[in-house]
Amino acid sequence: MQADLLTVQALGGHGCTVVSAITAQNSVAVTQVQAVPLEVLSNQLNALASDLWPGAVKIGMLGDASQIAALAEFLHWMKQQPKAPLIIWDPVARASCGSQLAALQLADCAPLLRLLDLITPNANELALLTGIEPTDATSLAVAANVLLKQGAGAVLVKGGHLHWTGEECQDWYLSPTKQWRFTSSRVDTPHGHGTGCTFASAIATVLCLDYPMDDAICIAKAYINQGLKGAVPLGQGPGPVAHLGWPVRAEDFPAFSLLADTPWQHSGFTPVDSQSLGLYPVVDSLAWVEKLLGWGVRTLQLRIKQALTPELEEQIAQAVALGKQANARLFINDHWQLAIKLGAYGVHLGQEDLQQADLAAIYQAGLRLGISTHGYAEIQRARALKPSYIALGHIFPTRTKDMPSKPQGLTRLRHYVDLVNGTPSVAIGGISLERVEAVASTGVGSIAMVTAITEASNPEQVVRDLLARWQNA
Ligand SMILES: Cc1ncc(COP(=O)(O)OP(=O)(O)O)c(N)n1
Ligand SMILES: Cc1nc(C(=O)O)sc1CCOP(=O)(O)O
Ligand SMILES: [Mg+2]
Repeated sequence: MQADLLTVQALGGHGCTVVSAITAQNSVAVTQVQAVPLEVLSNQLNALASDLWPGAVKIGMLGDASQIAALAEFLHWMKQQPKAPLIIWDPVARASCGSQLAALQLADCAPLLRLLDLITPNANELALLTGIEPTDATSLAVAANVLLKQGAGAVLVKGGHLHWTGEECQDWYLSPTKQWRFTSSRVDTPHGHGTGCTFASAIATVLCLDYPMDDAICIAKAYINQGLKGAVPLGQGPGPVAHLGWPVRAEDFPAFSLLADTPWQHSGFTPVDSQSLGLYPVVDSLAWVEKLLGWGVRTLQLRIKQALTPELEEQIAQAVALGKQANARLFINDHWQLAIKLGAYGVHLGQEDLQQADLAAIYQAGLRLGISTHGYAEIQRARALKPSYIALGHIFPTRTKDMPSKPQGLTRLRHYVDLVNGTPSVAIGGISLERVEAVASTGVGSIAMVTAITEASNPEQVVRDLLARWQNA
């Protein structure tokens, strides 16, 4: 519980606690566990809910089956209220020192499981709950599915005890619609007391700060990795994970992939010739490409959201030729086959495009690759592909396109610039002349935009002003 509160505080949340059991424990052993009476449990829950409604409820060890039932009844009521909290359960069965804390029976847990947005078992807890040892990817998925069938919204199997993954620590997220893997190097330390509680509390806090689940897990894992690296012995057993604030070092973040992604080793896409791509207009016709090149633009994108036709091929062919004449960096959006065929400077792909495109073919053809991202997890997925640049969007609200994600804002953009760790970066979404200095102050290498140029009453003047402002920012 101390680890929970330190985590919530360190990540910018406010934590309140409900005690389910009094334990006598230290870093070496747990010598007593005494579940609190149900009336005490329920009075604590009511006291907090009537005063400070939570954004998320993180549950840890529960004393016995009657507590699980009482808590499930309370949370069922909470879930029916207007601002239902997210519910995350870290089903603690054993303390880090190895002592048994609670028995976990699936039948007892059923009323709670169906209320959960996320459950975060380690390998032992998953086996105790489901009767299935996660000894490989297949048995892990079968075991996780047992919990999903009981109604849990998603399962995050923590990789600390999944020894078959070798030097890598892999955390597996499985929901009915999404399957992800978070991979980190194992941190070699005996001082990991409180890791499980810290991980779940970090996820809960970051979700409350309005990050999506993939980002919350990425940030929580980075928080754990930096905490393990900074952990020191305090008592006679394993020392506690250190609580060191919002993670910012790129090396602490896990790699992120969809389980459907095909692992692929290569030395990196052809680099762009500058760390800073400068002003980067994104336009939808050959006529715009011609005008922009004439006004001095040297990085641009042809983004025609249409199926492949001979007319489209002709437009792209002419644009590629104009780009080459002007010695410009012209990226072709989506149409990677045509870009290869026509020898374009580069291709831009989004996260969904990555699943369809033949990345190896783009790489072998020597084309540059830009990848769109919308948060920590997507950045980590993109980084693993070693692209020529990473686009960071959408920074401000945009009218150009319906976005499933929320605007990121400048504070997050600053963090993302640190996270890309030297890969050229491009900010996109709602960027206008008035916002150039603020965006440039984040250290991002380029600004991409559509409507600031295409809907301007005098586009040529706006482009010249944008070029000048970027230069001086
Ligand atoms: C520079 C830049 N950033 C992001 C995008 C968006 O790409 P994607 O997510 O694939 O969406 P579509 O543009 O294809 O609708 C981009 N095109 N350029
Ligand atoms: C095409 C596109 N991709 C985005 C992303 O975030 O991936 S935002 C965007 C539209 C940008 O248009 P405007 O400059 O008019 O806001
Ligand atoms: Mg696309």
